[in-house]
Amino acid sequence: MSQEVLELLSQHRCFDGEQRYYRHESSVIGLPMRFSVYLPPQAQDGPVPVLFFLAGLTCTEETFMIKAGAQRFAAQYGLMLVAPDTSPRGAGCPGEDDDWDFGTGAGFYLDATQSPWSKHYRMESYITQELFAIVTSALPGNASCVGITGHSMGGHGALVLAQRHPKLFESVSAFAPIATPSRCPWGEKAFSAYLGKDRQAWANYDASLLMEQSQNPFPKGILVDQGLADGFLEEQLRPEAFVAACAQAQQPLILRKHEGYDHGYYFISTFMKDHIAFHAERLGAV
Ligand SMILES: N[C@@H](CCC(=O)N[C@@H](CSC=O)C(=O)NCC(=O)O)C(=O)O
Repeated sequence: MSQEVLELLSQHRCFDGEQRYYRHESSVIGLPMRFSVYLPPQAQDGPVPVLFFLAGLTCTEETFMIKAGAQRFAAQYGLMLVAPDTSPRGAGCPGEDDDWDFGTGAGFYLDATQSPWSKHYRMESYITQELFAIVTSALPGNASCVGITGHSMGGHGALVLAQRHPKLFESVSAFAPIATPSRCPWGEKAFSAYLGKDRQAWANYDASLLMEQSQNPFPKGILVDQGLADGFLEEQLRPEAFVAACAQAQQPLILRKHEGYDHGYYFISTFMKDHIAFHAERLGAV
């Protein structure tokens, strides 16, 4: 049971449920953190399945909730939506606000091992321990029915956290994930600062390298959507690496490639309904 004090910043009626924004003093991060939840109407009657959404570079806890159009479908299936912020804020690390793809807004959903980042940049523990406990104890989330998805940096986060915490997450999907961060410029920049120069340590947070070492970790399959007009596709996202790793691991993967779609939330909102249905089915919400 979480003993944390949650400060409710705002709440909004939405599809007969409630959109809420919270702030709390995070014991894991050591700084105030914000997150958002959507409570479907079914949450008034008891615990409901939960879907975490991890957003991408530059995003906040608000981006997904205002841009993805997910609440309509979450209300239909009775899923609680949870969106954390994308990094600590105000950690005081040198250079954390210099670049849009590094530091603030770019926590990469890992626990940093290198000083000074290791003091506050602990997003993996924050999500899998502290926030998970909050949404399943202080809020009406069913702890045994939790899925995870995300976009870009958050797609990487979803694929990695699901593999590293298989007892927590029953279902996983991603939109345009960074499929092999240890082999792309965004990931190399972040990992070398947060995890150090030893590339062997990077494999712990690389969805494709983790999958290569697995054996069908998600028998119910993984869903990935990717736009073919995505400007980041070839240099940063590299979905072919995850496809190859899943084939090697005999992991069922549904990779859907969409002509004309770019990297943004117009793409995400187009296919959001399918991801909510995918998770709802695997979490027993339908
Ligand atoms: N430099 C730009 C672009 C940043 C950007 O495209 N961010 C993506 C995620 S990229 C990988 O993690 C995003 O989701 N942006 C939010 C949005 O509303 O589209 C910038 O600074 O905006």
